[in-house]
Amino acid sequence: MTERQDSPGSRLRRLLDRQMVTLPGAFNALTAIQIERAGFEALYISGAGLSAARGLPDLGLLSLTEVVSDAATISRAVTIPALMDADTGFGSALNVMRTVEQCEAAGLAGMQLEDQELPKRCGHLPGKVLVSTSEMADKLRAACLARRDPDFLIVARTDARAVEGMEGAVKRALAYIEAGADALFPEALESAEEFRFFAERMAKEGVKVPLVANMTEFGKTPYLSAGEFEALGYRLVLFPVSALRVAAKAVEEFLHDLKRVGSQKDRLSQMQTRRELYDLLRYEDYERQSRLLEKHHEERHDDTSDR
Ligand SMILES: C[C@](O)(C(=O)O)[C@H](CC(=O)O)C(=O)O
Repeated sequence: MTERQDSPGSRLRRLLDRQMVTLPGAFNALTAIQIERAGFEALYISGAGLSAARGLPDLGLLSLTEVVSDAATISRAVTIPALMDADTGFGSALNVMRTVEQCEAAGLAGMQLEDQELPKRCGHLPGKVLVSTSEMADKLRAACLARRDPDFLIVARTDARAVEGMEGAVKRALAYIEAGADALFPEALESAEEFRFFAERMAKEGVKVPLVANMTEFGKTPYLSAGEFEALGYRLVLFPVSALRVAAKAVEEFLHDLKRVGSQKDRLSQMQTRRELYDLLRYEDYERQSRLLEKHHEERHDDTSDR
């Protein structure tokens, strides 16, 4: 019981019971620490973000081992719960069971599965192909069976809006709830009205699980604030690639400048200082620990030389 209450999944569920939760996407542990320091109570581990950080496009190219290894590094760097983008689950329903086991072992609060075929695409791009509703439902059932912590959150994303229209998205969402999904993520809706329509249809069907909105940039979804999504009936709002885009742009501009000018002097005000970076990394704590170890070593050494 204690374990259940303290698990990352139960912490995320408790947050969701209380309020709408905004999840910025982390693409490495440093960004995750920044997300926590900025006061966010949960974070998202974006597949697009992890892929980009490894120099790859978001086409489902990373292996389970690579994604879980990055996700574990991220989730261990913070105390807030992390929800991981597991794309299509890394294979069949059987693979999905292993994915869940590894995500739980990595300390994640939950994971998101989507109903695309491989190679999967960013939900906001054309050319998506969906697996059958029953294949996705099998994966969700397998995910629920595999979890050891009943609070580990299984989010079902449907990419149906672009392929089968809003009615298709509603139909699939209902089947995914039936299969055991804990939250629904209708991907790439194109207007506030569509978000409202989806939420109202779920309510009408008696579906009470949290709904996820993906507020990614340069996609199909218009720019709505977390508060606006909340008013439309959404409990989790993702900003999956925003921090990466901001960081990548800043680095690009800086490097062009450095190449041109040959100095970084005029850009210092845009840089995190040494002190600020060390503060994020708790440098002092490690130094203190190192001094303590040194002291222990010296004491032991004195002891033995006394004999
Ligand atoms: C949510 C998403 O799957 C991600 O990997 O973060 C992407 C985000 C993006 O490409 O903007 C998505 O498919 O929407």
